[in-house]
Amino acid sequence: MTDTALHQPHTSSTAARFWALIPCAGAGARAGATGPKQYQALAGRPLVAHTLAAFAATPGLAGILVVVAPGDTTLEDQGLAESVHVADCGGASRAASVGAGLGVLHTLGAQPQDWVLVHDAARCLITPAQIQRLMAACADDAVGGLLAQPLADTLKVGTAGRVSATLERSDKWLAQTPQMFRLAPLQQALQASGPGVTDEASAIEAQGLQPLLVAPEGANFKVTYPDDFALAEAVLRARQAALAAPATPREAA
Ligand SMILES: Nc1ccn([C@@H]2O[C@H](COP(=O)(O)OP(=O)(O)OP(=O)(O)O)[C@@H](O)[C@H]2O)c(=O)n1
Ligand SMILES: C[C@](O)(CO)[C@H](O)COP(=O)(O)O
Repeated sequence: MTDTALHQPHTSSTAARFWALIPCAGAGARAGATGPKQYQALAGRPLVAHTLAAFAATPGLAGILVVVAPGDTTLEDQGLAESVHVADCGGASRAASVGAGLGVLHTLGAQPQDWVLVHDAARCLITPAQIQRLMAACADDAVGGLLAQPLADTLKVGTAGRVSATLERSDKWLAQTPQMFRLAPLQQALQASGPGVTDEASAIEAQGLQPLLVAPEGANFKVTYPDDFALAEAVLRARQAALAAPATPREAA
């Protein structure tokens, strides 16, 4: 796709398909676990199994591609690769892993105008409803968008450990995933931004475009630090308990 095409709004979504791309090649250094955090046990299954289950249960996806580190066979070994494509082309940064995965999507039949939902393996609380919410909000959008959470706390600037300013927070959002953009513009934007960019939206923004912000309605935090495992497990167990609870007479009616 040319530069001109990158800046052209896409007005039709009729032929476009939706693909999920899940970067799963990180080391999880901040999580402090023995081994990559995405394979740690959480509510009875490897963390990434929850992520994959949410995408597998989402209608309307043409395919799910998981990008793992070179030589990593954990998904196959644990029987988690049956409903997904796995490519061991992960790179040294998240952006490099996503960039490599976009290349693989072409070999799976993805077309330049198809939508790609990039989602962190480590965001294991994602639900089919949240994914569908983003798809519905962005399918007819010219740019695409991302799940993001409006800030809940007062926002400070720290300088040498002391507050140097308090920022207006009403226009601040915490970026989450999935982040959903069309394949060719996303590939072009990531190539232009280089491996240091921390999310897809940043690369698209650097092209002068404004991704849509879509609130997730429900927890969708990334397991990053040691305490996050217990928090994520508590959310997953609470959801499981809610599903197992007998319906009230009103719900059953
Ligand atoms: N080279 C990398 C780095 C990250 N990721 C993936 O990108 C997602 C978000 O990254 P992050 O939470 O930062 O994971 P890690 O890089 O694993 O964590 P850390 O920075 O603490 O090492 C994760 O699902 C991770 O597996 C990836 O595919 N390739
Ligand atoms: C993409 C992301 O999840 C948006 O919040 C996040 O940036 C990924 O984590 P990282 O620590 O930047 O790799």
